[in-house]
Amino acid sequence: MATLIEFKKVTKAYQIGEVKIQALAGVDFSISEGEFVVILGASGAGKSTILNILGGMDTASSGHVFVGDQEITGWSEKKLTEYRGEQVGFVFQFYNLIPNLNALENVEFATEVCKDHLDARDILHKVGLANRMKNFPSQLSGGEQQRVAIARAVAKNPALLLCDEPTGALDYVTGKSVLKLLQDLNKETKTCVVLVTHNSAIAPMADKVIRVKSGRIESITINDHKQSVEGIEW
Ligand SMILES: Nc1ncnc2c1ncn2[C@@H]1O[C@H](COP(=O)(O)OP(=O)(O)OP(=O)(O)O)[C@@H](O)[C@H]1O
Repeated sequence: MATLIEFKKVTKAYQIGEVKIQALAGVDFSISEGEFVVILGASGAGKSTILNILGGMDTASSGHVFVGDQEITGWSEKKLTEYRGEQVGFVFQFYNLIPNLNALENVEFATEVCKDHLDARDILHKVGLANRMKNFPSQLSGGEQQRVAIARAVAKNPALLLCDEPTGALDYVTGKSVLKLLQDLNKETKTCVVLVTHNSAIAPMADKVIRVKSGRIESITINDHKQSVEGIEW
């Protein structure tokens, strides 16, 4: 598989008054097209910082980030906005749906600005919400709202689907079904999924596991025999 993402010697420092926080202290890794990657680490390790830089929401202090054959480090805000809009789908712990739009409208609203988007109804079907398209977020359970959020991200037909603790607000069973949905979508659409979590138990579902500790890469493991989410317990 061709390389989709490369981080080379990426650092990120935040200056808060006199205090400098080194969130990333030289991070190197690569991700191939179609891979399901789990980024693992304790709180404060730097996981979200990696995801935010990858998604063009934050920029590296030094180092190089490549997506496809383009180096995104050094891009203007305008170019990063285009990149976020066209190439990246985001799923967060909290679903961030627009309360006064129904499920279908939430997905359509996100795809309006994308050239190559997929059909919102088809995707809502795929995530198991064919009968709930006209419901508003307040009429949906947490798991259902997260499915809408995933549909909204996937409908953009992004090169990259970035998920930051997507099951963090869900109970065990619902969380597992959301992970299964992400695993199935990755298999079907070949969209590269990068999922950040502190739950090491879900590592076996990934093609690649990147462990982060104190702003550095602790280890990178390839699962030759990745497991289906149904077969994993925690
Ligand atoms: N905008 C910011 N300003 C200042 N410090 C920040 C900022 N964002 C992150 N940090 C710091 O950078 C370090 C890494 O944070 P990051 O959010 O990447 O960790 P994380 O592994 O995602 O943690 P968690 O699992 O708790 O979300 C932490 O020390 C954090 O306090």
